[in-house]
Amino acid sequence: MTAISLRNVDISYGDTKIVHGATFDVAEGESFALVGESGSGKSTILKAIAGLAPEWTGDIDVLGQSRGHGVDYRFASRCQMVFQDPYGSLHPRKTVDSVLTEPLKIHGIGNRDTRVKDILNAVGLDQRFRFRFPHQLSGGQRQRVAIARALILEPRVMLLDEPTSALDVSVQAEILNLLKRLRAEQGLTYLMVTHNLPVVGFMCERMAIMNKGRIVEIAPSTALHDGSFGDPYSQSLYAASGGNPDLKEIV
Ligand SMILES: Nc1ncnc2c1ncn2[C@@H]1O[C@H](COP(=O)(O)OP(=O)(O)OP(=O)(O)O)[C@@H](O)[C@H]1O
Repeated sequence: MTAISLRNVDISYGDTKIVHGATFDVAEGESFALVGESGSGKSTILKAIAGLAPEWTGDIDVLGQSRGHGVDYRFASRCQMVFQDPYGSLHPRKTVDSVLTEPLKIHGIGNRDTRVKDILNAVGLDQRFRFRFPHQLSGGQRQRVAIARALILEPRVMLLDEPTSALDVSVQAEILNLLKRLRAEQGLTYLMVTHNLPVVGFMCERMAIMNKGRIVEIAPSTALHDGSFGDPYSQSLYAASGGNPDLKEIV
């Protein structure tokens, strides 16, 4: 089954069209990257899928259901987003426990105590962090909380917006390994924005390369080994990354 399908999606902020005709499919269980320079519209695509960029046209389907405009609670339990900045994305005056319990309350899900304990275990956070506030956690711990918050509703699809780029290099590797393990354990589908080609090689099967709001090529991540990209822009992005990125660098 197709987890995410975009057909001719245009996305605008006011009068400015940011994304032009985005079309791609992500299979269920696949990990797919959106890559390209800063400002090329990668995050904007994730936001439109998540309902955070209201001005779009075209078709967005998630798990076989057409995505409407705006917030959709039923949709939230199937598809969740993790943001780049774990400092900004967690409310400063809410404990980890309340951050994790809130989505369960909103969706009327019981057995909350067990679910919170289990999700902390799943993301590798000790139970003693449960009643702490974000400022009492490291950047990596905060990102684990953000991942736990996304996973607590047991979604099938995760939208990951540069989930490690705000973190120290050693912590980046920990979080990438965590995301990789969770995907394997739970059969999740990932759509991931990154500007880091080694991360694509480590995490993803395929990538769409974006330039100025347009997808110029969809390539398997094996192209990172030999540079076999078809589009000149993709080739220049690959060359600028130093070619054949050393995937061991991040693990
Ligand atoms: N809320 C907004 N209002 C107006 N313009 C926006 C808004 N958010 C993003 N943009 C513009 O949309 C364009 C694409 O931004 P987007 O964040 O999607 O790029 P990106 O490829 O994800 O880059 P980055 O890697 O820097 O996040 C940029 O020119 C940006 O200035």
